[in-house]
Amino acid sequence: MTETLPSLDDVRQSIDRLDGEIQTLISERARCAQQVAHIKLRESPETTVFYRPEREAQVLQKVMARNAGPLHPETMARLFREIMSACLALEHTLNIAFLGPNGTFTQTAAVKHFGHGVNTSPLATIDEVFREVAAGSADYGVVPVENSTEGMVSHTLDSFLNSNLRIIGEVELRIHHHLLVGEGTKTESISRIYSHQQSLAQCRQWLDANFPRAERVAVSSNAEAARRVNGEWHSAAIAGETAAEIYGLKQLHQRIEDNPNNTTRFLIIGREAVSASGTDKTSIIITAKNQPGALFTILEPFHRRGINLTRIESRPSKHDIWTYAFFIDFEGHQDDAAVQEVMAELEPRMREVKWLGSYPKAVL
Ligand SMILES: C=C(O[C@@H]1C=C(C(=O)O)C=C[C@H]1O)C(=O)O
Repeated sequence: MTETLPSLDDVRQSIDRLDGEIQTLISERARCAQQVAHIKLRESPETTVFYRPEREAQVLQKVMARNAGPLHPETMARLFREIMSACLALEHTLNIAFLGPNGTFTQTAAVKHFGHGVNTSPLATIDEVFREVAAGSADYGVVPVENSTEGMVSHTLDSFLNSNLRIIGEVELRIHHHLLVGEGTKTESISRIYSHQQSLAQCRQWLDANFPRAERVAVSSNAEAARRVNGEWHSAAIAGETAAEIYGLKQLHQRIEDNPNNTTRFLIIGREAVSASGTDKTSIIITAKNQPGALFTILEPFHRRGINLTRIESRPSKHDIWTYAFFIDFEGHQDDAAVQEVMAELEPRMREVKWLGSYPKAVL
């Protein structure tokens, strides 16, 4: 075998030549993106929307479908994610507001969705993320909406009840929690553990088994937990890798989440509607009276037309006692005939039907 291999120098020469070709092609692609920007500006100078989620989803889907190895399709798509992010930044640099502080999983989700070519601004609360996007100070916002172990983030759902913002995308992130400590902290000196309440819940069994006597303190975010541990030698935090890096903490125990498939879903919120990508989801809120058969009346038209529901949650409506808001996600786009028929059937029978938006299903 060995004698048929080319020399190291030869292979490195091939790599240099290929890198040159790739670079020329990336530059050519970037110039195309600049042209696209001029076309968009000419077509709608007042209300130019540079970021097109449906087009980006299609580009990434094509990359994955085309992929012939040896790189994994997702690895290839992540490379293209960054190329697109850099191309879009030539058109316009997006400002993305996220639930901060720096180092939260929400920030990781924002970068996973938009790539590194955007500015990310940490905000203290979910409400503030909604406000900044509504006011136009941020182009888009990223907020957590549900976790596979702990369920919905009720604050995000409630924010939609009082907002006209739309959902323009979704991101899923595998969540790994680590036990973080400052330099010099020993396992036996830990008497207090900080984290977000959801993360404490996601690691409950591990904590019961390993730190049954430590006080568990819920704080506003995992990153905030990491920040507090700085300088407290008897404390630890449960947070992710990014928070460990930002706050200079050591990972005393890794991957302590009870469920190894622990995943959180985040939503991207914006002001404009998104065209169909071909693989879309739609989210709506239906407010119904608490009367027998209400839920059946809502679900039956979807079933009759073979529309697949991907999620349903109920929350007390803020307006009337014993009235419920159902948050429903289903496959398909607002412009699909079948979806419009279901809506036309439901609208007169419900107290309120609110469209939250149609958006491409998460590709990565
Ligand atoms: C180039 C475009 O603008 C942006 C950049 C894209 C890209 O680099 O492929 C895709 C969609 C837009 O977010 C476009 O709309 O085609």
